[in-house]
Amino acid sequence: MRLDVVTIFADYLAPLQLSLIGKAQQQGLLDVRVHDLREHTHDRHRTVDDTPYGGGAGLLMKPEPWGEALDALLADPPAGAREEGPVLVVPSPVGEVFSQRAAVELAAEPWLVFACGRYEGIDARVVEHYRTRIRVREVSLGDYVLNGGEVAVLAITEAVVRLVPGVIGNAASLTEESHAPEHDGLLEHPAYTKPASWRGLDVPAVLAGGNHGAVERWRRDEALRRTASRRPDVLRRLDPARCDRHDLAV
Ligand SMILES: N#Cc1c(-c2ccc3cc[nH]c3c2)n[nH]c1N
Repeated sequence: MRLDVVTIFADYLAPLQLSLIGKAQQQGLLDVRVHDLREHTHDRHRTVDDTPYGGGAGLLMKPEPWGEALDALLADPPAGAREEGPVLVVPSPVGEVFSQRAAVELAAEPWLVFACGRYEGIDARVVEHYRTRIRVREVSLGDYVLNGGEVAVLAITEAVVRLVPGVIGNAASLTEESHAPEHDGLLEHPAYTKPASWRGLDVPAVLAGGNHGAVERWRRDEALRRTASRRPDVLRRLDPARCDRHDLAV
């Protein structure tokens, strides 16, 4: 998988060289390239922003540098890129709320390009223009406001890259996590390790009883109970036929 990130704060993306994502690059599973948007300006001050038409507080990112930067990437596709080009992922407060389903979809792509906005965002014509050429997904981390797209790119990249075959050593663990499609997107059940008793709190006996069927039923029950309690919106999406706990009010 090739990831291109366009930003004015390249240092923000330094964590992509660490840990799991850094190792995936060393293994050749991932090729991450960070590009400075200011390389695509041509004035003395390397200007990337200007005042918004119609007035309003703050500044917007100008379309020209973005057009030049993204055109340069599209002109030099990586080996294995799809005919239709990359998915352009634009972190934005007005985007679809990022989800595990979106992570799974993006993990199936050979090439992702991230456009990190700053200031009050990017001139709307950039997304409008590139929607005519490639697939564009405006994505939000959630209903709160950040100062730019870089933090979102770090989160989205981690969620996506960990799903790429070979990146996580024990792929089986991916199917046992909260929001995993294999578990209907439910929240994960409580988990315990040794000691069996800690500060007067005991591990549920069923987990140490050796009855794997009973353990699986307990875990499913706990996942349903926890999801009903904390994320009824997730439970409502569950096919009723798969909601084994009919006592859960949703
Ligand atoms: N993703 C996401 C975001 C943002 C965000 C993204 C990009 C820019 C560019 C300027 N300000 C931004 C805020 N705020 N809240 C989220 N969940």
